[in-house]
Amino acid sequence: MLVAARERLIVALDVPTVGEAEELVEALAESTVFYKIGLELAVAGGIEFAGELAAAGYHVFLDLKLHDIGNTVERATRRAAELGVSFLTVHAYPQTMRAAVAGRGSSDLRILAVTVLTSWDDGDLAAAGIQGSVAETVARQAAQAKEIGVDGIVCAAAEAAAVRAIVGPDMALVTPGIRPAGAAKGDQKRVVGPAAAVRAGADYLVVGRPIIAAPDPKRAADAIVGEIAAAAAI
Ligand SMILES: O=C(O)c1cc(=O)[nH]c(=O)n1[C@@H]1O[C@H](COP(=O)(O)O)[C@@H](O)[C@H]1O
Repeated sequence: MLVAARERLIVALDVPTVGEAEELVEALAESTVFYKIGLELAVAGGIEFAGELAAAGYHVFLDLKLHDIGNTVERATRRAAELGVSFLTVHAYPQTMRAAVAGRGSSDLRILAVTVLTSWDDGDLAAAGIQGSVAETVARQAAQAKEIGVDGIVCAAAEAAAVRAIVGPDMALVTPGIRPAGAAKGDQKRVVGPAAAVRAGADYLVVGRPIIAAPDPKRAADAIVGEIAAAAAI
């Protein structure tokens, strides 16, 4: 993959206000160019902010994890495409993925299918009434996403190699649950270090708390970019 290491790190702006997100983007300006806006910031003005970041030349991942009736998903996806963001997430259910692909149309927006959340393990799947292990479920969803024409997969880096074998070289593999050595797991269950994620075939690494809650976010981001670069060079 020819994308520079600093473009492969996606910083999750999981903060309560646009003001705090702006401070982080400013602090990280020399280190990172790709930012994720998720549910917390989205409900606090983050969707408009996503459009502003994209207009300012940053890469933006709008993480809304859409899942609804097809008509609603298709129409919401069309509006997201107008924001100029790069990635939009939907849950990896066939009807939902088909609707998002229809809504994306021929725009530059890329649809990412969220498979089994990285905060889940086999027990959480069983509790939700879903049969099969995490590995089996992610594999099934990845095959369906490819068949439907989705642009990328969100999974734990632990599944990245298996997913790559299923979807081939063209779909983007985006992996949250990244934890540098010594970082707290928090609520994540399927965690992998940055270098191991790259070696497993992840294209993009999503990192929130290990950067945004660090005493020096720029230093934390630089260390991860360094790990990505070193692992990608091997
Ligand atoms: O879609 C996502 O980005 C996502 C999928 C998933 O399975 N797990 C997951 O953690 N995420 C997101 O990735 C980010 C991870 O944040 P940290 O755990 O703080 O690094 C959060 O913003 C999550 O919403």
